[in-house]
Amino acid sequence: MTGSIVFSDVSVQLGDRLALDAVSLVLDAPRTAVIGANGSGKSTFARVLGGLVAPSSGTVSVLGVDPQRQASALRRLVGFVFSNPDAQIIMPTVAEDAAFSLRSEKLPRAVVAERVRQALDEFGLTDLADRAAHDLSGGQKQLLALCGAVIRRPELMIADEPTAYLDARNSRQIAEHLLAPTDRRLVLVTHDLALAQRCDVAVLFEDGRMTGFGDPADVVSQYEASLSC
Ligand SMILES: Nc1ncnc2c1ncn2[C@@H]1O[C@H](COP(=O)(O)OP(=O)(O)OP(=O)(O)O)[C@@H](O)[C@H]1O
Repeated sequence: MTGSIVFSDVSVQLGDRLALDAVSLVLDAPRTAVIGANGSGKSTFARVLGGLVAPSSGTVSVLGVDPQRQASALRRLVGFVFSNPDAQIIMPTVAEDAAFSLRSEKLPRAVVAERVRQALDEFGLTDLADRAAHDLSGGQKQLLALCGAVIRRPELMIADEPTAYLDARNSRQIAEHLLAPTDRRLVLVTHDLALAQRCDVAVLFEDGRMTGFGDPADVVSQYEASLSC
């Protein structure tokens, strides 16, 4: 795990809204939580990080890669999980969907089969390998989406409210997979403040501005204090 995530004076204008307003930060910690009220800019931050939204001004470096100018290098670095796994499930069966994530790596068929076997096992999906992916429960679909992201062995996982629609048990399961110690970085956008406090560092957004950064317990306290004003 080398390199930093660096935002230098990054602003993003979306329509008539300044979704990010002059954000500067350096992230070195393995696991970063991104918190803040609805509409504060969290997803925009995650999307800029993942190269899905271009900054209107300022510069971004993701582990040495410019997301806008080095799109293919970024794709190799980054895995995504969103709140709605349906958007990430493409192939008919669970095993085919997991294998689809490896299509661009042009690996020998036996290597793909072994990686899929290992990943399905890790996510407890082995018994569902031949099931229709769209017939899975919400929690199982989110596990498959995460499995599809992890199987590519990204250096950075960007998770945008991955537990938003899950019950307590499935939320816990997804959280354990995301937070497990690995060489992978995690940037986790979440409204779950208990989950945020399990990260190494937290970032707080308010109205597109970064207003808090540091120890997650402190940043969560700052956020809670702002809510009671
Ligand atoms: N495509 C768009 N066009 C115009 N405004 C947008 C667009 N996408 C987001 N916004 C606005 O930018 C601001 C930041 O949105 P963003 O989705 O980053 O917030 P968020 O903190 O992730 O919110 P939530 O917690 O509700 O998901 C909001 O005011 C939102 O309405």
